[in-house]
Amino acid sequence: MDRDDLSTSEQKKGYSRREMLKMTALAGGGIALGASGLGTALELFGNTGAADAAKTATVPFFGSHQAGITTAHQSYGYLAAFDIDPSIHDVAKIMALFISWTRLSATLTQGKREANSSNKELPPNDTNEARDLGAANLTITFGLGHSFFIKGGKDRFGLANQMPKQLTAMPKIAHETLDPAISNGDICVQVCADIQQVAFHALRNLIKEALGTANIRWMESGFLNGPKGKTPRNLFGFKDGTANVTDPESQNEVVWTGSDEPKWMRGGSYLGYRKIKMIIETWDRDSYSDQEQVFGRKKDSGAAFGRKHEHEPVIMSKQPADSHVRLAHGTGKKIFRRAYSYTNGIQAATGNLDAGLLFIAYQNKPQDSFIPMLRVLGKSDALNEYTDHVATGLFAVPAGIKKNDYFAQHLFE
Ligand SMILES: C=CC1=C(C)c2cc3[nH]c(cc4nc(cc5[nH]c(cc1n2)c(C)c5CCC(=O)O)C(CCC(=O)O)=C4C)c(C)c3C=C
Ligand SMILES: [Fe+2]
Repeated sequence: MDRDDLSTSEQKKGYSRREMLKMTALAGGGIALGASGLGTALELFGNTGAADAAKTATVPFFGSHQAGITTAHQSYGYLAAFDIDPSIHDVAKIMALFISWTRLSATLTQGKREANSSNKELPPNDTNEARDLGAANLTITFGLGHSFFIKGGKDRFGLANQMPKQLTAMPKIAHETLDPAISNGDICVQVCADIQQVAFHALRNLIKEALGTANIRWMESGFLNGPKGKTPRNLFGFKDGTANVTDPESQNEVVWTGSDEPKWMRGGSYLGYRKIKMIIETWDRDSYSDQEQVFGRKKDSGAAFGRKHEHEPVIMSKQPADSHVRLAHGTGKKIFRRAYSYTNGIQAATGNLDAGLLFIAYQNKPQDSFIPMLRVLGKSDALNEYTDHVATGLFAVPAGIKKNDYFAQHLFE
């Protein structure tokens, strides 16, 4: 064995780089590896240098837009909602919470943690489980629900005149079977990272910080993985995100709010949310060709009907009348999708898998895009035979936070 070739991690595994490349070429039918293939192979064989760099990568917390929206999609996401404690009537307490959440988020997203007191009789400030891990592109994104402003017909905190223009309670959609306990909420927090433990740690510490002011209402966790630079697949096995709004110019048009909104909301967005259960057992018994008919795309390549390649435009005349793509595309509306798959064990009542999609979309005009699209899909989508919408939410996500400011500061001041 040529010892000169060995990196420490390969030495541990007992393979030389040359042997490793030979084995990978054999596994790939002798096809030469490109740069990204080599990276994957090195990772498989224990050379984790590139992977380690990704684990320590940080996304700026402060900026003109909140991070976690058009930020590159991380592998893990939590979405949670909080309700302001019923004992809280003083807006100063909410401001204090948003100040401490901002401080904590700015610290954690940069891979740092809160210092502990030197008095060991006090509980620790940081829960410590992410201590030895990097920031892993952690982002924390905050939003406000309709019930933050108005509850039971009352202007709760005297802020109703500052309500974002497109923020309403979610309207009823055909065929939904919503569970109110896991829907809506006064505040939403989206936490994403490339290491699940890092994301969980951040959310857990935000929950701890809120004690006495805001109580966690629900929390969902998801995952999404695909080869680098390629479209990931959902739990129905289809490429999901092909026709998403990805170029920055279109994102500017679709995602960010403008001058028609109250000042504090400009440069923000709206987070539209649906928890969509997938009836996996029924889907898995459906034929391959029918599965393709449901979406109007080929399962392997992701190409639209009548096309060869994934990113070629949809031909409407080739689409089945009730296909998901035909109906969504046919609305002529644009949203920016940022979904995660979820699994949650087995449903006790049926013995079936509890799995599906945490559908998250950002857009500047949900009343003109996200909600009409939901209405069309709710009524006629072929996908409805295999899905069940069980939770919902619409949240106003204010503009980015400037250094030395705090979340939603300009709503209060
Ligand atoms: C309110 C909007 C949407 C919901 C809810 C929704 C649920 C949902 N979607 C998939 C899988 C796929 N969706 C695809 C395309 C697509 N979906 C929406 C909107 C909603 N989807 C849009 C706007 C589009 C793009 C349409 C277009 O212009 O072509 C696709 C095809 C590939 C892609 O473009 O991403 C898949 C696959 C699931 C499984 C699901 C609920 C469980
Ligand atoms: Fe879709």
